[in-house]
Amino acid sequence: MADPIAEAAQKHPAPEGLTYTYGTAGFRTKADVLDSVLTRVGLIAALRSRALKGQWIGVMITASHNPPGDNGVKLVEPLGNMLQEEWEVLSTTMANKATPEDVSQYYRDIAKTHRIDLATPARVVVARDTRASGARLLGCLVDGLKAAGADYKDFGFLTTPQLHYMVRCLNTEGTPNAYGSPTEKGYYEKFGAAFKNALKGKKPSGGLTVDCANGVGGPKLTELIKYLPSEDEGGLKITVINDNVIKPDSLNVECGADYVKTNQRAPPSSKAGPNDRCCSLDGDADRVVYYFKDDSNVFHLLDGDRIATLVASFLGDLIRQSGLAEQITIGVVQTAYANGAATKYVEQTLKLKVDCTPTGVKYLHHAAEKLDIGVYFEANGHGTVIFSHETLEAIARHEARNPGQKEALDILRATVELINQAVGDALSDMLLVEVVLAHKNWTVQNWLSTYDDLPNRLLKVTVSDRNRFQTTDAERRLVKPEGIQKLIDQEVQKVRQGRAFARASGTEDAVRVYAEAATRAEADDLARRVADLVKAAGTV
Ligand SMILES: CC(=O)N[C@H]1[C@@H](OP(=O)(O)O)O[C@H](CO)[C@@H](O)[C@@H]1O
Ligand SMILES: [Mg+2]
Repeated sequence: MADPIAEAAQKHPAPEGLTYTYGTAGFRTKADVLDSVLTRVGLIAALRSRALKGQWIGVMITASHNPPGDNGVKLVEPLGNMLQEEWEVLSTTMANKATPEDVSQYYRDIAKTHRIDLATPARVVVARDTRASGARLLGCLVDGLKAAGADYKDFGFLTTPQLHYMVRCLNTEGTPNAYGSPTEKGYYEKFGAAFKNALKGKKPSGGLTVDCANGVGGPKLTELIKYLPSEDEGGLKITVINDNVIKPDSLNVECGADYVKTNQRAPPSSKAGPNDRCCSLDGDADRVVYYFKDDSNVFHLLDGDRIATLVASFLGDLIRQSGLAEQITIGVVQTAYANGAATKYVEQTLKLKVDCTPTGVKYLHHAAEKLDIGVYFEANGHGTVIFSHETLEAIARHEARNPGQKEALDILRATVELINQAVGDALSDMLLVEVVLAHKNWTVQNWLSTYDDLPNRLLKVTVSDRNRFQTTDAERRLVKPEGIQKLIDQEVQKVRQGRAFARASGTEDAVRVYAEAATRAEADDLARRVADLVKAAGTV
């Protein structure tokens, strides 16, 4: 009897000698060795959907900020969350099965151990970024989906957050928690209307230059702009740059959020003048950073930490002004990469609680889910705000006692709509920042002056086996190799306001070293010394 699963696996055989891992952001590597992975991800997606009684599961083909020759794939849970950890492990095992027969057997094994009825419908929604390899990889994925008998919807090109949005909409359609219409138009209408309502007549000052990393964010932002109030209607003037998707080889090259954050400079193509507000998206538009050059042409970055503090203070004001402060508390979730000055500002000036989690959006998201309002951002610009069910109900139910409370409550309700709660979304985050700046009547200089970042340095160290570096305390301390943490502590003691840590990257074959201190020289020195310790301990 023909076995469609084995046949699909046979059509896209796994290359010999490679090991794949479902990492921080799914599978991600050189595009030309991903065919077999995509087919197997199709099988896993079908099983996951069946395990969840036929709810829609998302598959996004993207490698985000990686070079044009890379690609990747990640799975999205029914409400737009990242894949459950247990299923990451199943995905990894499936990706590494050697033969078509092994793949087919493992498919049935998962069904058996997880009590999945293979007669249950499977529904999967698919999209991709603009990489040249995307079309071929989509074909490999579809072969897996068809072999598993899944229904699938292909949305073509979408940003990663748009795909998360579609998944959540499809699964909540017709319920009291309906998230929106599961179409691109639905996405633009929802966020466009929320932006207008949240501005509530306030006009953003000046324009905004948006660098789209030559990725899928370019055409999608151009479309979104059509749904935003025009300049004449009191809207925002947006200048789109680096939106060339005709040449996929230009993706993330000398542009994009990762370039700006890593090099601490604006993309060379930017024509923005002094004090002009600019931001950069990454290749799949799930991350955004702001920046500007001052009158002396000095570059200033307003990263994820800054967005988190800006948004947390704004929401705090709205909650107080609407008379909800006794019922709702706000917390901020960061990783160890958050600047020490940002953490101090949130705790001491905003007087809000800060949680620190390991690197990777899924950890921040889980921690934020435990809060009434959880503002979570990685320093590199991934993040969003999530509201608990009770908080959403309290905001919906609340009755304003005076015009001041009503004004704040209206803005708060529109702001909730503006935030993509399925996942961090560069386009929605960008509109949110614009709303906050407009209401506070702040320039980028005002925003920057809230606190002074401690000078910091991020280094990458190549070692023979990065898995030997094991951490504890939200990755802030190393437990292995033995003895190294004590040496790092000694180096930290030598500088003023010093903090440093080292951890194995979840997306690259390297150990990352982060250091900050009172001055640039001390931060650089500390980073270099810790990197030397890592090198010495990692060379075996
Ligand atoms: C220091 C840093 O920026 N790390 C990034 C990077 O993870 P690493 O595990 O550090 O490689 O990629 C992740 C996925 O995009 C992102 O969530 C994270 O913030
Ligand atoms: Mg990304």
